[in-house]
Amino acid sequence: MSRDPTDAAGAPSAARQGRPLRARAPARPLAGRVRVPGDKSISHRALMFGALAVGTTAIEGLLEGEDVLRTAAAMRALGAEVERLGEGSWRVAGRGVGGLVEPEDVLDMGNSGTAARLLCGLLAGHPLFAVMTGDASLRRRPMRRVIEPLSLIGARFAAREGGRLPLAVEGTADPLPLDYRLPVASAQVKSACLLAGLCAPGVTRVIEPEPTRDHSENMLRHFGATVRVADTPEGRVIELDGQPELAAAAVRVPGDPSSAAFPLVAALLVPGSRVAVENVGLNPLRTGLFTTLREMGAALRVENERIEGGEPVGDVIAEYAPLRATEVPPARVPSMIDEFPILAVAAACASGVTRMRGLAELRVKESDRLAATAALLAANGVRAEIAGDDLLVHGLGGPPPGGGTVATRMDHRIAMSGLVLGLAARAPVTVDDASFIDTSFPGFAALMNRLATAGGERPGPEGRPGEGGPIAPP
Ligand SMILES: O=C(O)C1=C[C@@H](OP(=O)(O)O)[C@@H](O)[C@H](O)C1
Ligand SMILES: C=C(OP(=O)(O)O)C(=O)O
Repeated sequence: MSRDPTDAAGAPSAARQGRPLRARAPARPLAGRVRVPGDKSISHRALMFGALAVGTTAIEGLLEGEDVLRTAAAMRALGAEVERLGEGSWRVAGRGVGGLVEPEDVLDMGNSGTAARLLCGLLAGHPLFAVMTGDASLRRRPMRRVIEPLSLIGARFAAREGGRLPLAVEGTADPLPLDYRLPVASAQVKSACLLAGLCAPGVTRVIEPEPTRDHSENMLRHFGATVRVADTPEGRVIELDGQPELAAAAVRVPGDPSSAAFPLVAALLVPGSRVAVENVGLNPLRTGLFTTLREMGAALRVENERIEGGEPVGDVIAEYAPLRATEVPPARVPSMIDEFPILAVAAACASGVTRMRGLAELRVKESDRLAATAALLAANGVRAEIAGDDLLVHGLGGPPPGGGTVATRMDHRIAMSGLVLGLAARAPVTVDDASFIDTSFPGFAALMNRLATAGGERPGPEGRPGEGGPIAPP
């Protein structure tokens, strides 16, 4: 019998006490072939669409990070049967579109913006009452962006000042189909509208100013819904035919490119390294970081490219090479929205000034990532400026000084970026709370330590932090 990690996800974990970690330059290059955990976006969606389908959806490679476990617990609370068979192997017996039941208790979405916003869409079209909350980071994040369109279909919301969690939602038995132009490029808002549109009769239409990740569209089709997508002068138009019968469908979750970014960038920055990450999702709406790194002179190769479950997948190989600065245009931002902290670390080691343009959305992630990224670099001897919505990083053309402490600000990507900086810097870098890494990348420190060990460091029994690798508690 396998332990079901959702049992542990209901309450703030005792481990969430502030777990500092420190990273230093490894004695040898990073080397090896690894796999990273399943894609977070696809994992949330597999559980949600599985809960809305008729029949049993088999999911392999599900990310068992805290964010996704919150979604699993919420689907159970809404009446779906969610079962863990083994590592990454889950089954969801769905209730059909419109068949979710009222939850008995508050839904706690932890640290996860995706879980909270997509769930709003799911609830809005069902005649039920629900209350949702999250951790201190999620309670600061804007929810009005989903409340506004979902109110148009007839759902009613009450939220804290500024449209923040906790919120209460009263879904509607007779949702209207939406015709909505997204005010911001957001896959979460788009997906919330589409999830609500499943319960509405007629055609739900969403227009996005810039294309964002299309995992919801792909998965809706995979479960049997009719989705039409057209690029027009006004933006990308997505149409969903309402009230389909979704049929359970097997989902194989690829490795998360946003997680793969950390070992791959580490390999680009630690002299002599060569790292392969296998089975990485390569949806073109997710790979803006790889495009940017190549422009900077990175040696990045993709092998074994194939289509799996409707999504492109491949093995990505990174080798150390000196990097040079580049400029990221605003239109590329949605395709690498979560990768700016780690790109900033790469830019700190590159020669010249890297400019990343149009990053306003970074202000409303798990932390204000514009401020947190600039502070991460400044604490470690790298000049970074915020100019309007742009971030400028003055690269040192080699290892940054390091030696600082990074304030994690409840943000997993800031924690992992700080630790990668420590692997590349002259002096060790400390992050004040690495526990948030478990939201998206359980086993991160162990995986990075294994790569250092394969490169020649003294091995620990299981490659755990503190067992000989360069990432360990201070
Ligand atoms: O739809 C998704 O799964 C996500 C969309 C993005 O958020 P926004 O929609 O707020 O840009 C991204 O930052 C997040 O990590 C995952
Ligand atoms: C922004 C992120 O996630 P979410 O919005 O789901 O909290 C992220 O994983 O970087």
